Amino acid sequence: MALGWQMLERDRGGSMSIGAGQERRQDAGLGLARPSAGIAVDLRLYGILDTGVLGDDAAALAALAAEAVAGGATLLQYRDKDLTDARAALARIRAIHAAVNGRAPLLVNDRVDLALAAGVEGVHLGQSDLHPEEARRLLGPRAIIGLTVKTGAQADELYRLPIDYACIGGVFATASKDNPDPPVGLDGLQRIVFRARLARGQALPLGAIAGIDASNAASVIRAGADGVALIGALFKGGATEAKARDLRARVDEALGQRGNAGMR
Ligand SMILES: Cc1ncc(COP(=O)(O)OP(=O)(O)O)c(N)n1
Ligand SMILES: Cc1ncsc1CCOP(=O)(O)O
Ligand SMILES: [Mg+2]
Repeated sequence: MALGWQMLERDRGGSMSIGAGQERRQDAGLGLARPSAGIAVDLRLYGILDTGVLGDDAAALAALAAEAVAGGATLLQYRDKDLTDARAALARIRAIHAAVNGRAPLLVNDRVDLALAAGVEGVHLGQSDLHPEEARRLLGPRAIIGLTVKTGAQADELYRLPIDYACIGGVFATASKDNPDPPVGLDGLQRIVFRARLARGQALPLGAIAGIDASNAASVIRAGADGVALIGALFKGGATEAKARDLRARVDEALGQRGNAGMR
């Protein structure tokens, strides 16, 4: 059975750890990341707290985070693409982390230094951010590292990267990101999932991102994703807890019809 987030334990240093025997290892010589040795990440409902979309008020972001986890969010990310004041960003990340209080892991987008400084559970990296090998070296074996995958060729590379999940997209058009790549659609998602599974087997959790909402979340799961990452449909316009509950139910139902519970 896959490890659930609830089964992770806090080590004495205060960072998240997993039980004995679950340490990440590298295959000597080949440089292959062993999928089975990584941390199990629950991608079912991944909420991204984007300061560009939601504003940069720390208390408001923390309240949104708390609502999301109360409604069933399984993973959160702090995304700040206008990071001119690192100290203020750190204060926001700490406020969000405190509000979540261990109920879901919190990752920082792009910035390994801020993730380390804030003592959160990991980072999300894109194809031109710090390389996952470098991030792993800095963050250690117990951090969660996620990677954006936009193409089949990028999916082919997953076999050798020390990451804990990949997120595929953009699937649909999004209003939350400047200059997004053209959407790959459900067909493109399915093709990239196929190649990611060839590269890394069934063990690597695969999320999907961009333009996902209550109307299309189930179709994204049916196309092969293990969960959905969202900004607008979860955090814009209020009622985040209720939206999270509804989205989580749709994802869980689609996963149930597919014959697994979303944890890998
Ligand atoms: C869960 C998740 N998936 C994809 C992204 C996009 O990452 P990236 O391609 O590095 O683009 P930016 O978000 O940094 O603009 C993400 N942040 N989170
Ligand atoms: C960060 C990111 N990366 C690709 S699309 C996107 C934004 C997704 O936001 P939304 O869920 O509102 O479409
Ligand atoms: Mg990035």
